[in-house]
Amino acid sequence: MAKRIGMLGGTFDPVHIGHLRSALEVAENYALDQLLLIPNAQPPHRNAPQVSAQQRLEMVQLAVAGVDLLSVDDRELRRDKPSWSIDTLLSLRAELDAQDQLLLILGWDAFCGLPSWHRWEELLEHCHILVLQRPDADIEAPQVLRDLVAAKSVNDPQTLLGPSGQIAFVWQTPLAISATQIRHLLATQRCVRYLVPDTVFQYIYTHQLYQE
Ligand SMILES: Nc1ncnc2c1ncn2[C@@H]1O[C@H](COP(=O)(O)OP(=O)(O)OP(=O)(O)O)[C@@H](O)[C@H]1O
Ligand SMILES: O=C(O)c1ccc[n+]([C@@H]2O[C@H](COP(=O)([O-])O)[C@@H](O)[C@H]2O)c1
Repeated sequence: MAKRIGMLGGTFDPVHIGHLRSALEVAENYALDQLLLIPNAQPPHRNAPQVSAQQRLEMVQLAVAGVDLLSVDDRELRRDKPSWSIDTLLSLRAELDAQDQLLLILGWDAFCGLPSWHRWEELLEHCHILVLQRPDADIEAPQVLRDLVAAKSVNDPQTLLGPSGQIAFVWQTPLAISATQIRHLLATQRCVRYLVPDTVFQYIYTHQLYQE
């Protein structure tokens, strides 16, 4: 029986319930066997994160502890080069059977930036793409992506066919939460409780992160 594996990559600076709730709902609603949260080490298209890759990894590990459908994958921390998603997909693909489905999960903002990614036109050869709504991101997709969606999208993620090649938009509880907002709250001495899991909240305070 073919497996269905999801991959949610991120900078996770820090991980928050916008990531976690979306991940869990996708995993449950679309019958994933496993959803991997994959922190990047050297984010390709943004400024350096505020805290180390090891600390971002540890926060994600705390956040998913005890949740069977979610796990953390540290392969991007084990590569000493920019964390290009094409490399991550290829290395995951090499561990799966040919008929297994690999789902690259992206928020709407990340999806809109796809045409600037390293070897972006190859991505759909190795995975399907699932796009999460992002209520806090008012961005328009460039024409090249609108054309791609017209050619490759299916209405229902349950109907994705084969191991790769299609795009689907998912509905999940909309949570207008970003790591930028959390870093800002912490830098201005405000409390981020309930925006991150309690274990992550404790970690941030124990290690005095994001206090500037
Ligand atoms: N609240 C959210 N709802 C849905 N998807 C989200 C949400 N927050 C982040 N994502 C998605 O999760 C992935 C990783 O996001 P990332 O770690 O950059 O978090 P972020 O909150 O967007 O961070 P920052 O504010 O630092 O840019 C991206 O695909 C992003 O679109
Ligand atoms: O491969 C690329 O060129 C590429 C460019 C930008 C972002 N990504 C990946 O997309 C994911 C979301 O990125 P971000 O910046 O929203 O955290 C994360 O896993 C990044 O490493 C990948």
